[in-house]
Amino acid sequence: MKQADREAIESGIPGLELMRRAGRAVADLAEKLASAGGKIVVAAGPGQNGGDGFVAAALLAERSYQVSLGLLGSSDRLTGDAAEAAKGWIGEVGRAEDLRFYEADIVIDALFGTGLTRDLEARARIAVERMNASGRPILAVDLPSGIDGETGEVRGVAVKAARTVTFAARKPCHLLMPGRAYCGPVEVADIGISRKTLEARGGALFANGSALWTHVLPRPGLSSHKYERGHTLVASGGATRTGAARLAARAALRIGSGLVTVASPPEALGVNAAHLTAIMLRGCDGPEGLNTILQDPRFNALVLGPALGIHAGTRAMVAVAVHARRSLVLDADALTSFEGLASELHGAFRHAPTVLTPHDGEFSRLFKGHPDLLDPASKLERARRAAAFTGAVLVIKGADTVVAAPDGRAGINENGTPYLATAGSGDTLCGLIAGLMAQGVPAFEAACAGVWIHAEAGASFGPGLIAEDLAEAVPGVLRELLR
Ligand SMILES: NC(=O)C1=CN([C@@H]2O[C@H](COP(=O)(O)OP(=O)(O)OC[C@H]3O[C@@H](n4cnc5c(N)ncnc54)[C@H](O)[C@@H]3O)[C@@H](O)[C@H]2O)[C@H](O)CC1
Ligand SMILES: [K+]
Repeated sequence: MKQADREAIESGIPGLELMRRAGRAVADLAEKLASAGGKIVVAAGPGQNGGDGFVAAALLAERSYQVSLGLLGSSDRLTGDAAEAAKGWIGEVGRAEDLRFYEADIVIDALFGTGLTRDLEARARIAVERMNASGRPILAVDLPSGIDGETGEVRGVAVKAARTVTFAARKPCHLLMPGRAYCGPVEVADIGISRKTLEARGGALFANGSALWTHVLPRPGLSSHKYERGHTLVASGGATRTGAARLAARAALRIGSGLVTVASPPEALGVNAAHLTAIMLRGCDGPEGLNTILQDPRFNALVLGPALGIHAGTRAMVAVAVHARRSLVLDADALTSFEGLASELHGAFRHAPTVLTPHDGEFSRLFKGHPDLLDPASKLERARRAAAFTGAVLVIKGADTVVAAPDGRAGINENGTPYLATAGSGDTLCGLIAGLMAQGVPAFEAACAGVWIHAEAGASFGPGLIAEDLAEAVPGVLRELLR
């Protein structure tokens, strides 16, 4: 955003004009939230975020609101556009931490925005804690103060906003947790920064939604038949651990894979056979068994991991699948079996579309010993680095699932629902992603679409959701998407 800002200024929009537009957007939203003539308390910070606050305060005073403003730091320390903006405020300038937030109709948080560089301490911390303690609705300027714009982390303490107004485009913190939870509904104000600049500067970072992948979502043509829609193979665990594979298999079938087969160890054939109907079943005795099956090129997408067991045999099955160069989804045991052995995965998945779907814990175990992949505070950065390292698309699951491709593209998911936190949910997600890849959807789009459809299915079902319900809710989601 800073670069976009600079480019906007270079393209002729003076910084002060950007600030005026930002401040006006804040004032306009404040008007919607406050009662006519109500009390508005503005906490302004030492930088441009504070400048936005000064502009908003002056406009709201002109619009007959009872505005009080407090500054963190002293007016003579203000510089640049913020110093200019402060001249437009003719009211008193108090101390931000002494403001009477509890009297406000609404509070405007203009302490810090994208310039936050360290944890809030001293007066800044007191101001935020008092603001939160007031219980009054807070309108955050650009982002809630105390939230790190890039990572979504809380830097010591952060404003719990009722609403946020940001400028030009949302930042990672508006989608990444916990930042997202501190923003309330986020409004994006257009302040004249061009789409071209944004796309050039926004990089390949997107909010996950159908706009990202609807163009590659399989739409069966009149002539298409099941062999055109791929054949997904899901490896099953042993006799007492077969449910996970069947959940993945059913999801692959529901999302449209033409054929789906469960590859089952001999001792679990009976168990699986008793449960399967449209999903087919093949005996598969370890890596050699898998290698035999994969001699048939029609098996074009694989799921390995759910309940496979954490051991060298699982690693050998992954090696067979990689060697066969089929689209591949690795999850659960297929990831944890490489705990501490992540260097074996360096560049391992460059040759075929591959998606890894760890949750945070599996990610940390898998890449133990690789601080360059584990250390970044931003989940987005961790996913991007691991994608580049492995050559696979990384899905780091959570309330804010991040999908990152080796080429740098990334999507942050925002339709997650707590109902998805149920046994077998991850198995289902693997099947959705593999089933899409079986139909020719590229790995990044298949992962983004799979994550989104998975969450939408969970949300559409709601309370009482169990994993078996997820695949059954997919048709409803597809109906909406393909409408
Ligand atoms: N992006 C846009 O299109 C526009 C953005 N605007 C606003 O500008 C801010 C960013 O302003 P900046 O001056 O870079 O930083 P902040 O105002 O967020 O920070 C103020 C200042 O505070 C100091 N600081 C950092 N961390 C701490 C801390 N923990 N404690 C104390 N002080 C701290 C540091 O020196 C910072 O410089 C952006 O968010 C928008 O609101 C434009 O006004 C409109 C267009
Ligand atoms: K702010």
